[in-house]
Amino acid sequence: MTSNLKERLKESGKTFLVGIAGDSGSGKTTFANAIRNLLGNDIVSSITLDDYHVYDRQTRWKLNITPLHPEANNLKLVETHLMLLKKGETIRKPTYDHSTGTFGEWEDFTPTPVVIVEGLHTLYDGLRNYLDFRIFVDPARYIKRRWKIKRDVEERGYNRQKVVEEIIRRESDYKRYIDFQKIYADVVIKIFPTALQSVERITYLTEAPPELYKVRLILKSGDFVPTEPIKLDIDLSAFVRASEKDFALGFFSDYYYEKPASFIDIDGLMNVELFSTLLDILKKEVGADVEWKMNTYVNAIEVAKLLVCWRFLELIKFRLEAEL
Ligand SMILES: Nc1ncnc2c1ncn2[C@@H]1O[C@H](COP(=O)(O)OP(=O)(O)OP(=O)(O)O)[C@@H](O)[C@H]1O
Ligand SMILES: O=C(CO)[C@H](O)[C@H](O)COP(=O)(O)O
Repeated sequence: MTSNLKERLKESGKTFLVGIAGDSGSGKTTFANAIRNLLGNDIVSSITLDDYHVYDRQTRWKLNITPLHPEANNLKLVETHLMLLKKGETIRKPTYDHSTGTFGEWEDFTPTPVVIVEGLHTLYDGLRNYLDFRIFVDPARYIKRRWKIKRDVEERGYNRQKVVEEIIRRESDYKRYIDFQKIYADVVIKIFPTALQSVERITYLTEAPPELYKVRLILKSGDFVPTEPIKLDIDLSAFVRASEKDFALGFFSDYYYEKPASFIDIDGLMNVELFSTLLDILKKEVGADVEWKMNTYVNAIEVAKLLVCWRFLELIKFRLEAEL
């Protein structure tokens, strides 16, 4: 059997479904892209549950219903489609156009060995059992608001005031219908402002201050123990140089909604050499070159993306070896 994971995935004929849930503008696509970049477009494709909205934008406003309400989405059709995708079958799915707020033509979608399912309700009742790996992205409220306003105004061309009204209008539905899904995630990614006291020291010498975050990665022990863990053969001198910028890593174990979990806290900026050492290990596993854009220093979200990919590769290896 080849040790190249990409080849093994192709040969296996299996379809792995990765679910990424979280609020609108919470960074789901950002994390999906990390997995896609790592394994490549021939292995990874994605669908968004936005395509399964029942009402167009105008109708939602008229009915005073938000897209976060389960009834504003055709979750039954999503369930059928997940079942078919898991079997490797082509589906015919609706499409939703964010530039107009209306529906487009239905389209065929043929699964690749890994399919990422992004959406507000991906880990909802009836859907999550079809998924092999479940991720919930959970930025602090004000970070999420900032990201959504920026994205909706700059990339989608929406009116700023309308975006703010919509954010406020949605908050109760977020608590009711979206937030609880993290109970069922294998990985929860919490994103906060940096907690490093010396944030000024980090930023004052740089021309453009980097975006600093603290990420708490919660990894549930789950239903697999890596049979062949991806080993960390770390370059110690890179660790020493990592302290050139303020960077903190913390680990502890606890329960997360009844399940034992490992908590990893990442804060500040990791030295690119250390990050590259980690990335090289993953590249070796994947058996292909990976394009991962990096600046001189890598923030906690980038590190979290890499660790999420790491965990996912371990799961795939486990499943392929156990022939599950
Ligand atoms: N790591 C990050 N650093 C800085 N900004 C980010 C980061 N991740 C996301 N953002 C900002 O948030 C916006 C939304 O991110 P993204 O598209 O990944 O969210 P999403 O959850 O997929 O949103 P939606 O479901 O509404 O499409 C991005 O356009 C970007 O401006
Ligand atoms: O919560 C969202 C997920 O991205 C969107 O707001 C929802 O899909 C509706 O889209 P739009 O606001 O473009 O009408």
